[in-house]
Amino acid sequence: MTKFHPCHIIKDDSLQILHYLSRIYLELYNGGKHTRCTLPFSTHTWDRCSNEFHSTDSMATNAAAPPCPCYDTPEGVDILGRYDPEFAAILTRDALAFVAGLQREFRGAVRYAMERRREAQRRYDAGELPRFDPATGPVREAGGWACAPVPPAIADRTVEITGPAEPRKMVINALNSGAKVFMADFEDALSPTWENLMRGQVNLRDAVAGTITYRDAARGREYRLGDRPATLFVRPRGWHLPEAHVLVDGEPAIGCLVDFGLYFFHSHAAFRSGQGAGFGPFFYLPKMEHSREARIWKGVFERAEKETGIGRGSIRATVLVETLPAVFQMEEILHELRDHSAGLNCGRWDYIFSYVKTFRARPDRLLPDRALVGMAQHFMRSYSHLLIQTCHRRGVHAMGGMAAQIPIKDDAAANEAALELVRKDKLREVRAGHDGTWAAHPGLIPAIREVFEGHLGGRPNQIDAAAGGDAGAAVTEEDLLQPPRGARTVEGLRHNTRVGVQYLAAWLSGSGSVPLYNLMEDAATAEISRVQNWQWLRHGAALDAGGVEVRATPELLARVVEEEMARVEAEVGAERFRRGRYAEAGRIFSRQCTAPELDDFLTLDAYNLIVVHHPGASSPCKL
Ligand SMILES: CC(=O)SCCNC(=O)CCNC(=O)[C@H](O)C(C)(C)COP(=O)(O)OP(=O)(O)OC[C@H]1O[C@@H](n2cnc3c(N)ncnc32)[C@H](O)[C@@H]1OP(=O)(O)O
Ligand SMILES: O=CC(=O)O
Ligand SMILES: [Mg+2]
Repeated sequence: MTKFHPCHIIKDDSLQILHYLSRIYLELYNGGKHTRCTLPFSTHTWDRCSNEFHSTDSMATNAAAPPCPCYDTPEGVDILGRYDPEFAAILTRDALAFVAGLQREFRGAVRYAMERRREAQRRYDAGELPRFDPATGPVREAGGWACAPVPPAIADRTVEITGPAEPRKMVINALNSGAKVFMADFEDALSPTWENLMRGQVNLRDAVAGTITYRDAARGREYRLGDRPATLFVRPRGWHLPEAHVLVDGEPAIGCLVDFGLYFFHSHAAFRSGQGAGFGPFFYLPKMEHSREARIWKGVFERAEKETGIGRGSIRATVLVETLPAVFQMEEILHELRDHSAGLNCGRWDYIFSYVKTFRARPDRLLPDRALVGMAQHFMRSYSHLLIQTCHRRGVHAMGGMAAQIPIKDDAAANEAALELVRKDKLREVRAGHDGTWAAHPGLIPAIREVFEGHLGGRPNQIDAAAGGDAGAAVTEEDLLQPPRGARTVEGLRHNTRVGVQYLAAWLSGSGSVPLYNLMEDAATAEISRVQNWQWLRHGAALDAGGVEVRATPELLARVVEEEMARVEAEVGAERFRRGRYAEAGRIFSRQCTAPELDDFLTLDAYNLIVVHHPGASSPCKL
């Protein structure tokens, strides 16, 4: 381990400083949490010249080594992710300057918003309930405002397929799937490794340009775009996630500004002339908790429009209402984004996760088994009705959410039963007034289209119809908070553990959405498994163990983890289990479920484990 290029030596001191600053930053940004795992930040780096991992301490000079190409960065920007010529075409000096500009203008507001989230949680922990804000009553009550008219390119959003922005093949499949919209995901469905993020950016640039192709050599299949590709929406990460491979002024960039900034910079012109008919690009915005966070996005959009000289209101975004606090802020969020809004979406899985998180201190709000918390629960139905009413009142789409079922290949009867569940879910949505909905898999699209198009009878949406309006108008704070009903069981604890560990193992290995037991699992569904276990243990919930009542305790969980890990090993096979990151995932999952304080996000805690720094990936830092 002695070979090292001089460029690393030039950078070595500044790198140590950058590592140090980035760790302090993460500590502050996340309220003093999530710094347990120090491995990749402090000790593991990759030598691009020798293609080997080095301990930072072991770096030494080899003046004979050939010079390595590196990213050309603007003042104050440093790239710690692997160099790749394809990535360099995304990480251009101008694109990075654009991202750095966003970071510098908005980092203070984001930090403040994250602190306000923590402050609100402290109030909920002390017994306060989320509620409509009396101070913004006039915004909610005023009848005289509406969002900007819906752009023609996205009037019809009856079926939207979602999927990670990488792999490339999946992006092409989604665009060709027959859905009206494809939401390319940097969030719930993507593990944010450097490779995934950068390949995702390459894929989306090529998708918008219409040049995206892929060759599956093993199967001898060529993938290319069809005649009528879906319209692209892009979902950047949430405000809380840093991007540790991109440093701006010595601190990790805000993940969503990197996702948004790079995609927007490279694609806005082609998008507006090709996909958006003069509008766009289009976005989905996840996990917000308050309208002040939407105000930051508004600022980001306005800055992006101004810098690139496109008209104000070109960019449009659908906000996912997927946190409990946000359901009391829907009018305010739309009001902030009224020139840029493309409606709201029921992000049902994160919403359930957020319900548990918000009520973490409340033994009277325990969730029943995860499988029982569906849209039929009163609090979920009320949320969907209020969202529809709010959107239609302000002239924008009210999008439905994701049914977790996916096609079952080897069992026709089970497949038909799964499809029937999806049909029922979609029928409930369209009858309630939703204008469109999500599909997790291309195989579901024909059935979902049939339900939505059949109900809409040729109309592109039902924004103007009164459907759902009455039900929404009657929704109260109590309706939105009503505790869900149903049994809590040891089998539920087992299922959460089995799924949570397998998902985490996949995520650590670079896959952010996976099929498990015939259901789609992603970060949001895995979070439910984690926080539900934590909640049950924290409050010593009584669980049904086949007619016998047992208490949820750390000892019970330890036994369940051991037994479920053995079951997973038997299911996936010893070899795959050994090579995969299952043992590590089991440890993290157990620690998370038994932590004295609930961690805000599983993916934030585990993020350090997927960060790999490559010193010397950019030109010497000009801090
Ligand atoms: C809570 C939320 O945030 S929901 C939104 C975020 N979650 C998601 O987006 C999940 C999206 N869905 C998926 O990722 C996938 O469907 C999975 C992982 C659940 C299953 O994927 P696979 O195991 O590949 O499914 P399967 O083997 O049946 O795939 C068959 C074909 O369909 C394609 N496919 C499957 N799902 C998708 C998708 N969502 N988009 C595009 N293509 C897809 C596969 O690429 C494959 O193509 P091929 O025949 O050319 O090889
Ligand atoms: O992002 C969607 C969700 O359900 O969570
Ligand atoms: Mg979500």
